[in-house]
Amino acid sequence: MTVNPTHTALWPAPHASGAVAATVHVPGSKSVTNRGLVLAALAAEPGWLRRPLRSRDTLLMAAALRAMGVGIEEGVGPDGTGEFWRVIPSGLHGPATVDVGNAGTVMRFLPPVAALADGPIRFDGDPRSYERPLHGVIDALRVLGARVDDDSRGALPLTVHGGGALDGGQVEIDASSSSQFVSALLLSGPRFNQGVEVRHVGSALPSMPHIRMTVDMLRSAGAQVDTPESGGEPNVWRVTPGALLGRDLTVEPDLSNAQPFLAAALVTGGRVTIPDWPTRTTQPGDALRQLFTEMGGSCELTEHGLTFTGSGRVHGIDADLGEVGELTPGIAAVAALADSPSTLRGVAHLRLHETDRLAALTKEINELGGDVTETADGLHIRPRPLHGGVFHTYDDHRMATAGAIIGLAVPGVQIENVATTAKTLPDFPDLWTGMLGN
Ligand SMILES: O=C(O)C1=C[C@@H](OP(=O)(O)O)[C@@H](O)[C@H](O)C1
Ligand SMILES: C=C(OP(=O)(O)O)C(=O)O
Repeated sequence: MTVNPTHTALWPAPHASGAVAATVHVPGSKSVTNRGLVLAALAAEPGWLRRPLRSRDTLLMAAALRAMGVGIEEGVGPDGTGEFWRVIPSGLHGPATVDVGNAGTVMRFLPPVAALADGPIRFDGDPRSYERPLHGVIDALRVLGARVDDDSRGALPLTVHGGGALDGGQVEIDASSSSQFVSALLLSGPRFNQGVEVRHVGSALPSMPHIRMTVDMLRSAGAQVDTPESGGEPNVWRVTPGALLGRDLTVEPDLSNAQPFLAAALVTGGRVTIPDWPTRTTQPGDALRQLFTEMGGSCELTEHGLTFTGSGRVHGIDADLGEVGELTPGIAAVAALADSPSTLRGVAHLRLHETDRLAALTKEINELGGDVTETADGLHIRPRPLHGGVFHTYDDHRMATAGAIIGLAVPGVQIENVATTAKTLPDFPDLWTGMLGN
């Protein structure tokens, strides 16, 4: 958790003078866009992604696939259908270089794709990407028949020496530090000669909705996937080898990025509508309907989208967020403004996210006068009157949006490097001020 001295620009977080009342169009899901790109690149025919997210993480994914020879054409559809990407798969070629930035989806989903290329693919990224766990993917690829040079660190930077094909087969991994290890192996699994069987061994697997998203999207692309939920063994996923279909996929709004806007309704006692909220989804952000209702609001899902209404009161919560870890910074921000304490559990793995999120939230909320302590697997938050000050973001998009939530209720909060929201939500400052009617 280091403060990057090149990112010291301060953004005065707008303070809400009253209840917000707004409709906010939230851009597409990072997780769906990057899975959609990978599956389209591995398909046997061209496909479409409509309303893809265009952010740092997804542009890095697109650039990486292009570097390996995949065609990705960008365009704008007829009235109201928004932007689209047309993905034209081809043979995957090396040598090529991939910049993963600090995108977990890029650094984990692409090494298995690179193993199918016909030459070396070099992976590098932001300094933080060197610290994020990758051993589950690297070790598994070796077991499945790939050659990977990683200077024995089990992390980035590394080179995957693609051999044009991969045997595949059975592999055991400990994915307790990131569900993305499992998703990564499953996504490329249909293209391995023997498919893949992934068995998770180790303590609790986080972010299960994201694994369900992977399975759901694989099945929609024609893959056969056996899962614990479809009658298989616990912690075992099996993908049968076979061709993937090119899909015409419309990307759902990013429900985790809807969080700060819903939080704005909650903490100001206002009302926010998010159009196009899906009635059925694997996105973890859908859990906000329940979590934020418990914290003091109410919501209604209609044909206009999700409308969330704050009651004017904000309550603390005792919640295991292991399945929905990426919601933790936003929930912690709301919890710091509540009328009772909160305990957030099941999220030890957040110490290895974009930054050590448990340490960062503790430090930044406490520097505004809060009383947060880290526990072994989460946070204990005792609300206290907060004051203004600088909220550091540690190159973490969700720290920036968490600080903005606090700024709505606390005058004088300044967010350092709000531009880091470009990782998944480049328009955040404009959407935020637009919501407030400025
Ligand atoms: O597969 C995905 O799209 C994601 C899985 C989760 O990762 P972890 O399981 O590493 O927490 C989540 O936190 C991340 O934002 C996106
Ligand atoms: C953990 C996150 O991202 P990544 O995909 O880089 O793991 C996140 O978006 O909260």
